[in-house]
Formats: sequence, C-alpha cells, structure tokens
Amino acid sequence: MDNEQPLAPAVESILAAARDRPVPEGRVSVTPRSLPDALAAAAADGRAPVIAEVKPTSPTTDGANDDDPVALARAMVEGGAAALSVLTEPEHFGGSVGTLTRVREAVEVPVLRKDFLLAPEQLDGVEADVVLLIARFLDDLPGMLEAARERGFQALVEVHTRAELREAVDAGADIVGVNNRDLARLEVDLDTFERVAAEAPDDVTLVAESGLSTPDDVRRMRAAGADGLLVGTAIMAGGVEQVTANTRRLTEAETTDTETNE
Ligand SMILES: O=P(O)(O)OC[C@@H](O)[C@@H](O)c1c[nH]c2ccccc12
Repeated sequence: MDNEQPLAPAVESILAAARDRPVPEGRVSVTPRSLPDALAAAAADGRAPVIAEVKPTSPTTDGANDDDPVALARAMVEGGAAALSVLTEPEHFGGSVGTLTRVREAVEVPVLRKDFLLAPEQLDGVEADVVLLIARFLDDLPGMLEAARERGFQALVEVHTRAELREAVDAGADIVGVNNRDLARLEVDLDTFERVAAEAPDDVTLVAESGLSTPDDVRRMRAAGADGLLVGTAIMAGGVEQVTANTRRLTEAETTDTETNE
C-alpha cells in the first residue's frame, strides 16, 4: 500500500465495504476477449479506442442513471466503443455482478470488471474479460496479478503516480491505466496521464482514465501515448437515447471531419 496523501472519506468507505463483502463461492475460469487487440483494431479502423463505462452512479456524480445497463451497453457499442467497462461495486456505484454478466452476453467487445478487489478470492463470482486492479489498494500486487491470470483474466492495473507505474511494471503488468482522478481529493487533472505515461515502457498498453469529456481531451490523451480511453460520466450523460451520440462524438475525435469542424 502506497501511503502518500490520506484517501478521501468516500474512498475509505468504499474500501471498508469491499473488505466486508461476502467471498464468492467457487472459482471462475475465463476465456477472455483481448482488450489490447480490440483497442488496436478500433484505432486501425480510424476510431479513437474508447472503453465506455456503464456506471449508474458514483460518489462524485449527482443522482443515478436508472436506464437498463444492457440498453446502455448496446448504445455504446453502436457509437463505436472498442470495449466496455461495467461497475460491479453495489454500494457506492449502483453496480452488480449480474449486470456485468448480462452485458457481456449482449455484446461481443471485451468487458472490464470495475470494482475494488482486494484479495484473490474476490476475483471469483463473475466472468469478465479484464479485471481492474488498483495498485494503491493492493499490498501484494504481483500476487493479485498472478491470481487474475490463473483464472484467465487480463488485468488493467490502475496507477496514479510514477512510483505506482514502476510498481505495476515491476509486477509484470502489461495493461496499465493512469487515473487522472486522485483518490485523496477526488479531483481530476489531465496532466496526470501526460506526466505518468511519459515514463511507461513502449510495450505496455496504456489507458487514460477519468475526466475525459471532449474530442479535444481524447486527442490530447492520444498525443500523450494513450492506447485506450476510459470514459464514464461524459458518455452516460443524458441517458440511453443520448449515449450513442455521446460515444460517437468521442470515437470520431480523430477523424479529419471532426478536427476541421472544431
Ligand atoms: O466518469 P469518468 O470521469 O469518465 O471516469 C471513468 C473511470 O475512469 C472512473 O469511473 C474510474 C477510474 N478508476 C476507478 C476505480 C473504481 C471506480 C471507478 C473508477
């Protein structure tokens, strides 16, 4: 555990709930859809490689989006999303593992399980193509990475600082997300990705996470080396009838038309 600044109270509360969650029975064994391949295929197709996130609510969002998660997910894929992320944290993000299963059955793109997983047994209980591992919360990151891979998962290791990036790379992470939101103040700063990504080895798949809302943000993160862009709030805004357009606006950020129009 990396103790820089104290965590925000909301994050402490999320972690306490994560520690208390019942351990799922059994053990999953996944045949994953490749996230790096899906991101690369989108980029080769001229689409900005967006991972669109089904996030009904969050500690930094007002209210909740009650639209059907499967309808939202389909709308995101229709808008060109290369992959999806589904919150499964129940108490603070309105997620569930059942939602993830239904979404993964409904789409063909890779699906990331977004949750606060602290121990290997918590990886069980639901299949996903990718699991999120947050470096700051894991005392034994290499152990969690190994446990994830033993079950067939790909792992997206989330970092916020250069020190955490080194930790992730040393642990053998090959997909790294840089969260622009800091877990101490819950504030977003897009410089974070630029600063941290500059230090990443070339063979790591890099994902820029949080706070991306405009085509300019997408182009900025791509210029700084992002292979993927994780976007929740800006895509969820307006509900299901808006989601396809919200997604398309970002996936088309790199086409000539969009650039000349803005
Ligand atoms: O809604 P945003 O700002 O587009 O962010 C999406 C995603 O990065 C964010 O939900 C997130 C990043 N890391 C997390 C860890 C747990 C829960 C959520 C997250």
